[in-house]
Amino acid sequence: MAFCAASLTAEACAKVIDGKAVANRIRDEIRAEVSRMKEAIGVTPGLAVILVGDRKDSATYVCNKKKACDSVGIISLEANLSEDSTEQEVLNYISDFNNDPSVHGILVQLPLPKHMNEQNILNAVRIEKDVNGFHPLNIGCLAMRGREPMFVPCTPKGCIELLHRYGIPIKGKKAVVIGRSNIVGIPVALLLQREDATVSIVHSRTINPEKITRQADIIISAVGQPNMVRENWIKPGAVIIDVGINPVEDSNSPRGYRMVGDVCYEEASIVASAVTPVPGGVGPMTIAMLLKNTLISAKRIHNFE
Ligand SMILES: NC(=O)C1=CN([C@@H]2O[C@H](COP(=O)(O)OP(=O)(O)OC[C@H]3O[C@@H](n4cnc5c(N)ncnc54)[C@H](OP(=O)(O)O)[C@@H]3O)[C@@H](O)[C@H]2O)C=CC1
Ligand SMILES: Nc1nc(=O)c2c([nH]1)NC[C@@H]1CN(c3ccc(C(=O)N[C@@H](CCC(=O)O)C(=O)O)cc3)C=[N+]21
Ligand SMILES: [Mg+2]
Repeated sequence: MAFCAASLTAEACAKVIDGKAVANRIRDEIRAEVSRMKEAIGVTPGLAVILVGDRKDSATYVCNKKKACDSVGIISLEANLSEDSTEQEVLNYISDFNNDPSVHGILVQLPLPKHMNEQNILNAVRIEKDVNGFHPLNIGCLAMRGREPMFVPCTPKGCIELLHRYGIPIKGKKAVVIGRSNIVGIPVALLLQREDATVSIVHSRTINPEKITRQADIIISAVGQPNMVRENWIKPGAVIIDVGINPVEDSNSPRGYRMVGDVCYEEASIVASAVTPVPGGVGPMTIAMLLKNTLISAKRIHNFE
């Protein structure tokens, strides 16, 4: 793990992009819309979450999503399957939720156990209920000009929403995305391109990635390496969105660990003009966008504007 210069004492100048505060405002907006819909047509949006296995982090995320649903009046259903359940059992749940009119969104928590084929399972979610936006048809539409995806994937949508709500211009800017996963790197790069940024993607095979990131007006990092992005990766005044959520040992924390991003926050907050913290940055936005997509789905299915 890269060591983050703790001795830096210069005054931080970057603006903190407060994802938690923005997410709370978005949740207020959603809560109001959910109740307006309930009163007007008697329909409550519903989200089904499928959790397979007993990974602690996944269980925590699912629990947070459930609480978030409660907080805005969205009904949440949960299917908990054991680690050794079969792919067919997961597919059966998906099929039930696909056909359940009270369910407007279906989310399969990733990662799935190794013996399951992730593609088969994600393909089985009805595209009209794919609030995560992981269906290949959906990513295909996102990549095509003149097409609109059914749902924009939550984390990428949260990143762009943060830039919008902070009035950070994207059009004509040079954006560099670090990471090329199906769930974050690729879709966020596609979204930036749709916003008329000039986009580069760097990944584990990129030679001298810091030379490329140093040209960026906007960096979005989704790698999974604590403190990888250092001061010399960042152009002075750049805007940094740190998607990474990485546990690092911390004997001072009651859990024995704490979460840090991909970006060395102390260094970024000196060089950059704005930066998202971890926690409190993109994470809460991901959940807010999941609620938003569930609301959008319910409105679309019931033809409610
Ligand atoms: N805040 C939120 O809501 C969310 C946070 N996350 C977090 O974001 C991070 C990324 O998640 P995810 O996209 O699923 O991760 P993946 O592991 O699926 O993808 C990681 C990407 O980073 C690239 N990469 C790995 N090491 C390096 C390196 N040293 N230099 C440059 N690129 C590198 C990989 O390259 P290659 O393709 O060559 O292997 C890959 O494209 C994780 O920390 C995860 O916990 C994820 C989802 C939501
Ligand atoms: N099908 C699927 N959809 C996902 O959206 C999905 C997934 N699988 N698998 C795992 C990743 C990870 N992810 C996060 C969501 C919220 C926070 C979050 O709320 N974080 C808080 C708290 C962090 C903490 O302290 O633990 C924060 O950053 O402030 C983090 C991570 C969604 N993912
Ligand atoms: Mg992954």
